[in-house]
Amino acid sequence: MTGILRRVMPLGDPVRKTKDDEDFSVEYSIAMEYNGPPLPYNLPRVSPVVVGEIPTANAFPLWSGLLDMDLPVIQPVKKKARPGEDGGQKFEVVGLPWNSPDANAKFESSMVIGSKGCLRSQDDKLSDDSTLSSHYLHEPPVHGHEKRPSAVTFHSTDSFDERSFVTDSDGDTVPGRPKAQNSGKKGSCYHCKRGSRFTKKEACIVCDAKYCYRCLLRAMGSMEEGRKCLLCTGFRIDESKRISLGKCSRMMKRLLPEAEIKRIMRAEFSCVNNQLSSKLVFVNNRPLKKRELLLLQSCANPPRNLTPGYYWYDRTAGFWGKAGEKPSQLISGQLNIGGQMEREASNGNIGVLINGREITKEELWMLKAAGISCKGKPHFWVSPDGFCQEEGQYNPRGMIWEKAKTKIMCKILSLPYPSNPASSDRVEVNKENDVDYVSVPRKLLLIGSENSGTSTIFKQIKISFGDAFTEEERRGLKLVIQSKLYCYLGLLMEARERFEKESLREKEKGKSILFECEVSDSGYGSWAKDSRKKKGKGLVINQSRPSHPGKTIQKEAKPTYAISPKLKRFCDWLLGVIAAGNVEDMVSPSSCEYSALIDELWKDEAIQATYSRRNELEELPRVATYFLERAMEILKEDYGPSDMDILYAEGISSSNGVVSTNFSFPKSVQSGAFGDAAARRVDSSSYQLIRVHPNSLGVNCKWLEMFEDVNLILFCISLTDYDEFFDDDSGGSKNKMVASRDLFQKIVTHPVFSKKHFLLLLNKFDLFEEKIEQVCLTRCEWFKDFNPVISRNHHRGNDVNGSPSLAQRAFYYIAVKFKRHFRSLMDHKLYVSLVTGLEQDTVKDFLLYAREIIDWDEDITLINEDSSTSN
Ligand SMILES: Nc1nc2c(ncn2[C@@H]2O[C@H](COP(=O)(O)OP(=O)(O)OP(=O)(O)O)[C@@H](O)[C@H]2O)c(=O)[nH]1
Ligand SMILES: [Mg+2]
Repeated sequence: MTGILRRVMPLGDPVRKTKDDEDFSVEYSIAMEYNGPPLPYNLPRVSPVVVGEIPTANAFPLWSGLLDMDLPVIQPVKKKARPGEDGGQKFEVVGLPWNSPDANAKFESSMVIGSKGCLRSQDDKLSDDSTLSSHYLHEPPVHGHEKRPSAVTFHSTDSFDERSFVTDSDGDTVPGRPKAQNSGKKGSCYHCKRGSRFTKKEACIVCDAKYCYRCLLRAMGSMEEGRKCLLCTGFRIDESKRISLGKCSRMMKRLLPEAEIKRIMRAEFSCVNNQLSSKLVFVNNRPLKKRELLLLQSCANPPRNLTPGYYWYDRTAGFWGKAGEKPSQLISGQLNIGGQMEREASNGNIGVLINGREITKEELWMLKAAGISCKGKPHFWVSPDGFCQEEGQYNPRGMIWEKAKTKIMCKILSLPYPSNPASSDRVEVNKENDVDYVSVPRKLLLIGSENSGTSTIFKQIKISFGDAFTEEERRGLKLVIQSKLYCYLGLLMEARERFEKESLREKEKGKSILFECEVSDSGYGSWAKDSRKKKGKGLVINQSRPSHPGKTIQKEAKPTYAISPKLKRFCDWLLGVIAAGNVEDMVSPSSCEYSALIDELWKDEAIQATYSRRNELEELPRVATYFLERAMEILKEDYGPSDMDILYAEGISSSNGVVSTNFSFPKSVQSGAFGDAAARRVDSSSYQLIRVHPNSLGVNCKWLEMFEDVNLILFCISLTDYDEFFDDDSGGSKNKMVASRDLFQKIVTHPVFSKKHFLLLLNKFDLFEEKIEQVCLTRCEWFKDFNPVISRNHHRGNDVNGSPSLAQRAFYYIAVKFKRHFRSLMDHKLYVSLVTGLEQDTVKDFLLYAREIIDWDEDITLINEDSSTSN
């Protein structure tokens, strides 16, 4: 199916706004279900629409900002209301869908409103059971993916040709059977020929015929050998299905009682006809004998999901992999199976050898992470416990599995890592394989320039959907938080000194600073902060004596910034420690002796007065407030950071480089606004998020090569960067937004990413909303032509007419700017999403969007493969 906009659904009853009987307007909300390639922007799919008055593009407030681009937008053409059959009014909205290249591809939607403003009847021609009907008059093609005529023809299983049975060339007695073909439309059930690609189906493990819920039991009968069509019983299974043997699907669970399912799954897994033929498994270029296969499958640590194919096996160290590929597992060593491993077994070409095999570049990175030098292209001998030495000489080079960094590297590079590095026996690829489904995690690479918020996003995902923080990680984060807290205190101490000098200077000049205060009804008031903030002298001092309500009083500022000599000495010492970069010494357990002094310092009037002017301290980040106000609790030795503390902490842990976490979507997140429709793919997939700091990418981002197998790149940009500058290498001043764009350009044009999709995350929208009210977007040279039309009712959120706020317009503008700038470089592979703030669930939206992009990409790859194999 190729439809893009699937349907428009009314959300609740329309409200009639009476003018007179002939001419009235109706307000209704609709939800639009979009079903096709991901839109280039992560847009809300539920949009309030006003129909009747003027159903223009304005009715889609969030989308209208994107009208002039290659964004799909419905352009409704108002048709005059005409009387419905029963005296109501009929409205029709006809428009071009989604900038379709096909001019005839019209979208039509209609509804009849009764005289009381309720939906009454439908246009039967168009509707099925929904109150508002809509459809494509002509299905538009999906961008870049023309609808192909179905290449697969279907023969029902009833007409299966007995002559098509094949017998193994190796003399295996279990015959095979060719794939079934579907004569119905593509994606339909092979039996009833109804349904589409998205209808849930169960496949026969022999001929791959797929049956819908209604036809499954009829087509497969009692399933004596598992999920095989009646005529396929007794035949060899399709090897690509081996991985799913014995794993029950949801549809089966819905159809059959538990005991029956158990019986079928057991039969499927263990019946003789479904067993792997040893002759189809080649190890080091030699087919296995029955005995060898048995030995391999029954060893302490067998290869997982063994299917027919060519493999290499390093008997000495236990590395196992597909012929011509990097190692995928560490299995038991010393098994006497297969032939001799060849130097070219894994197709490595860098001259470094492990046990006679030339290793791949990923393994080279792993060795480097383990601290093993590979200079001079050495030939290593590696034992199962990871002990590494040069061949032919007693020259130990180290233990591969010893360092924590090796583990991270293996995870990122999808290399095997022992579950218990100390013992050579029990090894595994990674944890996910222990659960009852097997899935290769889809990889998301998260990059962004300094301070763009990548660490925060990483932590939000880890906290909400990923593995919990380990004790070790929490200990690392505790140190980060405590060290940062000392730095924040240091900034306050420096500011205090500055303020003290300033106030003394003012005093010498004989100038006194006057503070104004408006007295409230209760007779009390606070010294106004804002009036002086403009002059850079903000200070809030509560008035101690009641005064006359409504009266404005003035007061002379006291030099409140002086501290006692004892605290002064402590401050000077602490600033010295921070300046020398030894702040980590402060957070060692022995440092609790300072906590009494810190307490005294924090409570000191001068520090509090400085703290109250924190808005003037640009170098003090906003999050500092969150930690400073709990300074004493945090500096205690037994302090353990909460999830919130971790989220607000700057950085991830003491390491600045690469970190990764595995995550998956919980069930509640799988269904979106459209319930089952949006959650068409029940997602048991696991995902891996890899966050890499730009500093660790090396010259010209050369280390990006390590990430060639990622499915999607998330590039994070802070929206607030537009008015910020830094000194670049040439001594000039560079705008941070432009610097981010340039970094992005380096990444999108990197050869390993030439075919990848990118999702641009425009981050810190909450701060952006505040900033844009104060500083115009045109501060950034690149955004000089930003010239929004601001409505009279303009305020921060959507205005009363539903048109977008200034920040929203600016966001669209920036999104468009990036899309246009990179259009020629990336060929429609750039998607954009907004990240709104620090709350944990803000990541949910763009993660669902990311999943949609990956799903779509996989679907298209499958379709392309399908059509190329059937041609
Ligand atoms: N208000 C607000 N603050 C944010 C948001 N995202 C990040 N921040 C803050 O911005 C600062 C920088 O974010 P980090 O997560 O450290 O991003 P980073 O600099 O890319 O990552 P590191 O280099 O590891 O520090 C931190 O103080 C965050 O708390 C956001 O959406 N809203
Ligand atoms: Mg940071």
